[in-house]
Amino acid sequence: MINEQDEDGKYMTEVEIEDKVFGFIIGSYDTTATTITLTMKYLQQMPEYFNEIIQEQNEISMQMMPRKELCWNDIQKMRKTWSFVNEVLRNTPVVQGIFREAIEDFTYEDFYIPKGWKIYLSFGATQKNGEYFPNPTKFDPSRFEGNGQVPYTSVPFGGGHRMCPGKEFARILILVFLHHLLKKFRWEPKVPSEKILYPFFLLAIPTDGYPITLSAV
Ligand code: HEM
Repeated sequence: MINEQDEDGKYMTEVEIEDKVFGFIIGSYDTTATTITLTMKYLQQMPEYFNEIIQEQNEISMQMMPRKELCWNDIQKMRKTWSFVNEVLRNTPVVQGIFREAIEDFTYEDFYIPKGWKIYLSFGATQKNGEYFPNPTKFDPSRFEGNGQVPYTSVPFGGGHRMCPGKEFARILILVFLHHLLKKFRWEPKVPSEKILYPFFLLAIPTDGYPITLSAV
């Protein structure tokens, strides 16, 4: 970035570089870490799904033996675990929404949007649409099993040309982390009624940082 020049030969300022580094950290690390945190919080509150997912991970471990390291095919088998994460992200999208700019004038449901206006797409609202998610406030990971969902109805990674390019990488990070966590540890929250808020507008954050007591299995 220090050496990068634009078409006029101008270098980025320190503030522009800081802005990009900050963006990378929030966009890749914080989103993935927060998704793991939220998944742990939901799992801990739902023993029925917890047991199903432990079973899926145990079966994968058995099939891996004597191999110890996870490989691509093992990750593809983590269907229940990934459906659970998807339902967490539908209920509590880590990124609350995104902006788009209208590149031409258009009318949508009697609202006239002039070219150049910024439009906010709220993931929280989109993902609770009862037309696509019957009983939308019910936590139900089976919504993501089989053929999954209609495109653009559950959009925690955005959509279209600017959709998150790190989605598949994030999926691997989350599933590998959950596999090792569930095989080796159990946890209890220190603040059982902790809330999840969007204090900085963009990212979901448990108010106390989800402190836990961790114990080895
Ligand atoms: C669970 C984890 C993640 C979530 C929920 C997430 C979510 C998102 C969302 C909602 C967007 C905006 C998409 C849009 O405008 O349509 C985005 C963009 C982006 N994400 Fe992620 N992300 C995650 C992980 C990652 C990781 C691990 C990386 C990189 C290693 C990454 C890199 C990016 C980049 C570079 C963009 C900007 C793409 C562009 O503007 O063209 N993300 N992400």
